[in-house]
Parts: sequence; C-alpha cells; structure tokens
Amino acid sequence: MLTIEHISGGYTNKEDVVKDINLNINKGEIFGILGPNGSGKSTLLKILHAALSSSSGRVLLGDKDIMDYSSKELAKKMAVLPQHAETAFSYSVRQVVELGRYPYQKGWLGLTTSADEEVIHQAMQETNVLHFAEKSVSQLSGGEKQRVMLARALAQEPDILLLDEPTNHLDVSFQMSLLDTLKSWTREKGLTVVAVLHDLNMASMYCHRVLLMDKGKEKALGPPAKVMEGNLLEEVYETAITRKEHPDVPSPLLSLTPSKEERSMNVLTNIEKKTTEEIIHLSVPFPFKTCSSAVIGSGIGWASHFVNRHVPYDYHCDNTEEEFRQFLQQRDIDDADTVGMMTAAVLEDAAFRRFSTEDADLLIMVTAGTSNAVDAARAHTHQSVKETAGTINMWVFIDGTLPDAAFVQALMTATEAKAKSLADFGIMDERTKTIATGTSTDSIVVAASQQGKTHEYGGTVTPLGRQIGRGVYEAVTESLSAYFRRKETMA
Ligand SMILES: Nc1ncnc2c1ncn2[C@@H]1O[C@H](COP(=O)(O)OP(=O)(O)OP(=O)(O)O)[C@@H](O)[C@H]1O
Repeated sequence: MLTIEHISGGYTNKEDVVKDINLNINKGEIFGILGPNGSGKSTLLKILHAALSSSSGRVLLGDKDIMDYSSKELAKKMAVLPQHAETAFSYSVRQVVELGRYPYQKGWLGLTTSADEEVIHQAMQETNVLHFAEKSVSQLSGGEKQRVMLARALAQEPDILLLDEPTNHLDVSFQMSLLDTLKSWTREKGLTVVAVLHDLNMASMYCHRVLLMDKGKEKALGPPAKVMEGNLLEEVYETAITRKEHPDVPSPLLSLTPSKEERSMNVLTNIEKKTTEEIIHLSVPFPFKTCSSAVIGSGIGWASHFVNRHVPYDYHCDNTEEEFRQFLQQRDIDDADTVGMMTAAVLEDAAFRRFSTEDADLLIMVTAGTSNAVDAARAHTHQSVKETAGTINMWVFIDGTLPDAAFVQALMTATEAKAKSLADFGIMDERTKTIATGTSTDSIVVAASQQGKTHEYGGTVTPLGRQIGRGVYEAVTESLSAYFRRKETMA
C-alpha cells in the first residue's frame, strides 16, 4: 500500500537526516518507527506525507508517487497526527474535528453535509470527546487535545493514519485504549497505521512490524520479537535494556535498568538473623531477586526479609496467605518485601551452611520434617490426603548475579540434593512403601543479590551448583538428624 523506495532526505542540502530507507507498509498493518532522539523518525514521517520532499528515492501510495497527489487528494487517503499538534485555540472541539472534512468539501464556503456530520459525530464518539464537543480546545488537557486531534484525523476517513508519538500526552489507560482502538480499526476498517513510538513496550505489544532507526538509517526491520533484541536496543539507545517475555501475550517486554548503587561487601556474612521459637527471620540490607514457592512472595520477585514460621501440626486456616500477612504486619515485617514459609519443624533444628569460596558465595538454611513424605514418581497411585505442615523448607542465598536460567537450574540442583538426603536416610512414602523424594508441602527460595560475580549456570556440576548441591545435602541431612533425634526422645 505504501512503498518507500530508497528514501533519503533532510532539511539542508548539506546532509541527509534520513538515509536510504527502503520498505513496504501493508494494508491493515500497524507499523512502528522506533529510534533514539534525533534518529530521523519524524523526518521520515514528514517525507511519507509529502510535508518534506526527499532528496532521492520516492514514496508510492498505491501506484502513484505521493508528490503527484494534490493536497486534497492526499488528505482523503492519509491523515496525520503530528508530534506538536497546532490547535486553533478559539475553536470548539466540534469545529476542530470538522476541519477534518475539508478534503471532501466543495467550493470555498466549505459547507458540511449531513454525511459529513455523521462522520464527525462518529469520529468524536470513537475518540471519546463527544461529551466536551462544545468546549473550547484551549480549555482541554494535553491528553484531551490529543484525542481531539485524533478525531480530526479520523474525520478525514483516511486509508493511512500517520501518528508522531500519539501517546505522549496520554495516561497509561488512554494509551492502551487508543492503541486498542487503532488495532480494531486496522482489523475492521482495513486502516493502516504508521506510528512513531518512544515506548518500546507499546510498540512491542501493538505493532505488527517495526523499523528501528539509528542515525537516519535502518538498523533493523521486522516483527517486534525479532527486532527487539536486548543487545541491538542497548547498542542503539546506549542504555541497559533487558528483554523478558510478556507474561500474558507473546510480545517481548523491555525493561530498563538504572545504574546500580555501590552495594555492601560480604553481604551474606553480615546478614541479620533473628531466631525465636516462632520464627527465623533473616534480613538482607537490600532486596535480593527471588525465585520461590513460598506462601508469601512466591514466583519471581524481590525481597529483603525471609521468614520461616513455625506452626503447629494441626495448623489450619482458610486463607493462609492473608493470615500470614497479618502475622508479619503484627511483627513490623513488611509483607510486601518478604518471602515467607511455614513449617511444623522445630526451628531450633534449623541447619545453616555458609560457603565463601572462589566458586561461589552462599548461605543455605534448611528446616526439615518428614510427616508428609512422598515419592513423586508414585504419588499418582494414591489419593491425596489432607496435608499437615510437616515440611522441608530450603533457603539458598547467593551473593552474585544470576540470569533466569541459573535460578531454575539452582532450584533443580537443590531439589535433587534434598531428594538424595531423603534417600540416604531411607525415608519412605508410607502409602507406597517406596523411598520418598520430598514432602508434599516442601518449599524453596533461591535468592540472589544480583551484584558482583555472574553465575551463568547453576546445574549440578557448575561451580555454583556444586556448592548448592553440597550445602543443601548437608543442611537437609543435619536438620533431619535433629528431627529424628527429637522424635526418638519424645517416643
Ligand atoms: N526543521 C528542521 N530543520 C533543520 N533540522 C531539523 C529540523 N527538524 C529536525 N531536524 C534535525 O533532523 C534530525 C532528525 O530529527 P527528527 O525530528 O527526525 O528526529 P526524531 O528521531 O523524530 O527525534 P525525536 O525522538 O527527538 O522526536 C535532528 O538532528 C534534528 O535536529
């Protein structure tokens, strides 16, 4: 629909600002133009709608060069929402939107027909500006003005909508609703949208394809999943950008990383530890990145407090998480900054391991009880029973930087080491009469300072994994020994 053939251009004869851009934009596509400040995005957009002529190359709309269209003809095909939309301040919202119909009006009087009125009404409805249609544009907020200008562009009934940073005055809710609306117009009306966007995540979520510009040239072109590669973006934007995957849709999610403050040395040696009959509470001086199955703070997150709470065997609560949050709040522990677990094991029997070697700097804590011992391989053969709070809880703190894969590998290594300890004790799943691999309510957190040494991997034979495997095995074994001793004494 829009063919851009080797376009170069700029503002003076000296140097082109846009250099040799060559691409096609398809009907019904949302096409994003990305790039740092001054990379030529707005200039390219101006060339696309003939507001600026190119020094070489050409832009075809259909089969025809855009320079061969009259301005009225072009305005019927293409509407533009510029970066700094000039508004006639004494005009009402309705009058501004009416200006969008000028390409269709005949004669210098420019009378609007009832068909025009209908289009104007619809454009105002779709941009949600109808309720202030009679208000002066000068009385509107930046975001409201933006919507009015969009309504004016829509009133042109264009095939292509060119937008220069359309979301820059809009709050997140309006940004999403604008882009959702544009997306539905591309599907329902076959509208084509070309938008300069600064927000990489919006571009990732809404654009079919993006052009990443750098110093006037194409740096990358294609679907967001291909173009939005962390290293490429870091190179172009000269800033630390991390790519993750969006939790709900298959689009990359880009996050910026502020420069990190100087952190404390020997953080695991100076960790604050408080143990009572009721809780083990460890605090680190700054939040650690956590990957956990705990009651509080499960999943991936950040936490500075780690709580292992003793509860009776018959502990029962309909809303365990809520009750636990209240428990923490009553003790002045910030529940939003905590990974919290429960156990029926006696906290005095907790086992700690601390290794600070060239390979890794880590601290491990384990409490263990085996009343719900289960063989994971055969659990399917018996009905689940009511779980009591007998549990193996494991904390693995690492002073180091772990990518996500290393977190997952560390979890695997720790779990395997725990299972080995149970096997060495010959702990049985009472229902299947086979060796148990854990208990049905076990919990784990791997917490990393995300400073200093990077551990790319945490598998069993990696430098980090070896220490985790050894430490967890030893700590589970020590804690289980104490548990059995206690049981024997009580018997
Ligand atoms: N009217 C103008 N006259 C002369 N030079 C201009 C003009 N407009 C822009 N430029 C220059 O052209 C270059 C590209 O500007 P352009 O506005 O296209 O960048 P951009 O990628 O849209 O930037 P931003 O993200 O800051 O909006 C810049 O160096 C800018 O100074």
